[in-house]
Amino acid sequence: MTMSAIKIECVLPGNCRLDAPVSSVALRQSGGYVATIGTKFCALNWEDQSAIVLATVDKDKKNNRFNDGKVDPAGRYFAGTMAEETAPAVLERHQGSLYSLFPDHHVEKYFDQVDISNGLDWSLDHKIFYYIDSLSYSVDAFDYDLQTGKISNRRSVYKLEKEEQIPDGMCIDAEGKLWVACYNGGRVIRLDPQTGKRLQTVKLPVDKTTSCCFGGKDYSEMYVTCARDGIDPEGLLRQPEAGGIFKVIWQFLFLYG
Ligand SMILES: O=C(O)[C@H](O)[C@@H](O)[C@H](O)[C@H](O)CO
Ligand SMILES: [Zn+2]
Repeated sequence: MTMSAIKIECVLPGNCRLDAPVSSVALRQSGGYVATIGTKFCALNWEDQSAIVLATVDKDKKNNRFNDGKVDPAGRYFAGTMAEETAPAVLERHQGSLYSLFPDHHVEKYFDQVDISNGLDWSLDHKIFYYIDSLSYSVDAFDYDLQTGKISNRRSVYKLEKEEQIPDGMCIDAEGKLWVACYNGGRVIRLDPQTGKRLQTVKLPVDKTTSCCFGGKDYSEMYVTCARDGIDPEGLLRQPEAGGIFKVIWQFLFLYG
């Protein structure tokens, strides 16, 4: 099996200007979107370009903001926070927390002491929650109760190797394997959370790969985001596509002989 990464153009119909960093977006069941903006969970209406605040977290931490977020199969919007960085991965430690916004708009806090709250997803049977706090260099798992949204029994399922650098965004595939974007590592890696082994590495022509998800026909393509922030002009000459979105296409080669 081979794969290739190509750059795609990002075309959004119109835009919605906001006054704080948007760190994650999800579809809303009643229409429009929900997003984490600054330290707020907001409902976004693309037509009238409005953002309505549903809840605010970390009110006592003025330098904090949300980072990655994702909705669980029962409609809870999980998202974690971090202190604002002075440079990529340079920040006041242990300032973040993990939260979720329930469908009735109340917020629950799971834990604090997080450095950079990042990738998250659920196992295919919804019994495990996978989570990354980037500066722990670990992909962790919790038992998950979909009925209540409770997590328990934290353990590590994979520790990143040195050249893999910093674990960032994450998604799960149809076989229950995890894909992790490696910030500064210029790659996404496929992990078996049962055995703790890395199964595959897909390298990209940019260093600061930040997240990944499946899309396209039958979800057969992977979309990978990357950052441009924090790369000096010389670095940008080497990786002009930094800040773009890549599409990874799997090509199956059948060899007869
Ligand atoms: O944009 C993202 O997806 C991140 O989570 C960021 O906050 C950075 O990657 C961070 O600078 C290094 O971990
Ligand atoms: Zn991230």
